[in-house]
Amino acid sequence: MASYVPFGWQGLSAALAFVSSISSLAVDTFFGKGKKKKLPAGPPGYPLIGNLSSLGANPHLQLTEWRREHGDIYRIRMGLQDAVVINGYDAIREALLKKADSLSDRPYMYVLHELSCGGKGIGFAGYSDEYKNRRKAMVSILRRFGMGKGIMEEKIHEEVLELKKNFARQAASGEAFDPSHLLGCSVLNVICSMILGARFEQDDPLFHRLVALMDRTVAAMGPSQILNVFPWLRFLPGMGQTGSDVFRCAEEIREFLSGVIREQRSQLNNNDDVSFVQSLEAALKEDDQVTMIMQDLFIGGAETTTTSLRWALLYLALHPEVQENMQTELDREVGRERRPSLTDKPRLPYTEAAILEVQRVRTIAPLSIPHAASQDVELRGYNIPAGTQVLVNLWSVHMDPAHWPDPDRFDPTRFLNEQGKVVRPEQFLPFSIGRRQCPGEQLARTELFLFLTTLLQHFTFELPEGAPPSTEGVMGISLSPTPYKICVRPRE
Ligand code: HEM
Repeated sequence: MASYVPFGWQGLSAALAFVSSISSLAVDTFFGKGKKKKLPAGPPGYPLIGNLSSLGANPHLQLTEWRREHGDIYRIRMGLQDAVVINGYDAIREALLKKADSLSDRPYMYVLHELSCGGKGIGFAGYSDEYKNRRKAMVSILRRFGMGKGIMEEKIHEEVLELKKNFARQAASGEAFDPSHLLGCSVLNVICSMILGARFEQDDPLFHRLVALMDRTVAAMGPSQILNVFPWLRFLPGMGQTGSDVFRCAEEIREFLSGVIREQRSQLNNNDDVSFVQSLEAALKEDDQVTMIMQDLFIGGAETTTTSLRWALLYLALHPEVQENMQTELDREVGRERRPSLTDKPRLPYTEAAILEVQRVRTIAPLSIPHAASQDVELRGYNIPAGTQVLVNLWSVHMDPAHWPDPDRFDPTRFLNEQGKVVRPEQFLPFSIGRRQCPGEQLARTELFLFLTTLLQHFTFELPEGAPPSTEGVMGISLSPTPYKICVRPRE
């Protein structure tokens, strides 16, 4: 699951700056002083809009920049609300591990609240006992259904082979193409196999519908984020549409999933094999929670892994020397005949290091998912009042020159020790840490490894002639590359 941070904001800033200058006095008088004393200081902002207009399209960059001036913990204003930003490994570790009891909640955010039907499911649920039980049940059932086991590897392989065929077709055409759609279909089918118990043929109309729905959800999520800060904007002409697009897509996804649940329920008596859905139903006994958890797994599991693969292909094409090192290692340890497997991983340290480096250099959830304080809590001498939104700046950890010299440089050897073995420094946290740590980590890491090793075994990726694509990324539901085209060349 990815960032969902409410900064999808741009054009409204001028109008709001005007309104804000009029209301500045009132805001300071009524909302400011008493509360601010308890919080850390931060960059000055405008009344009413706070710091929003300074954050720009890629807020993680500005938030990381402010760390230099304001330290590891500072406060910003998102509209009328305070948010505490936590930067750097030590402070994040302290917040998410030592103060986990108080800082594992989620804030109220209009779009996410509606999307999760009032905080149901896992990703946007408050840190309650019910949430803990749901998460525990889901993780244990995911394990039972193959997460981290050979069954999962088999399912992923099926999709990798399909993807390989599709890439071979593209290679034969000789045309550069945007790999997003093909990658997205394969990753979505992995989730379908694991959770629905069946994969789809790519020409199945039902699968087309699901893919289109997922694409529409991702596209609608970005622009809707401003409604998390100013929910009342939905009443303005045109703005309401932004939110309702997301809610309509989510509802259609839930309808699709409810259909699967009904179908699987009807098969219960005829079939001894219990499905993922049936196990979840038995553990939770609440229909709507089952659908919501499945929605979380679909939305959280598909887009994140696809985006990581898109970054990986882009960085490999930009760094042919890294690609060549990976292929040499693969040729030596696996060869070209048999498919790579998870058991090869210990003998492919450079390859693993390159994948880790992609996840570091372009952290797809740079601000994680917003946390919140469930009670007043003291952190490093500051008081964070209950209900305050807490932004965990993972980007600041992965771009910290104290841990990663010249952090913008793409260099897989950062993850190798002198003996050439993989080391994973504790300052590497693309899946976050603590009670909310991504429950899909194992699945995502296995997918990244099997997809990339199999593809590199058979193909070399190159960029078409012309200016190389930007690596800055665009922030939507996650930090994704600007759409780019790539050429696939079959290996000799
Ligand atoms: C490369 C891929 C992925 C990355 C980088 C990633 C990253 C993250 C991050 C940073 C969080 C927020 C943790 C926090 O709030 O502190 C998260 C939460 C979550 N992720 Fe992932 N994720 C990935 C793939 C997946 C997959 C494959 C699934 C499911 C199959 C998944 C399901 C979830 C769920 C359900 C949550 C919410 C957890 C909670 O609130 O308790 N993610 N993920």
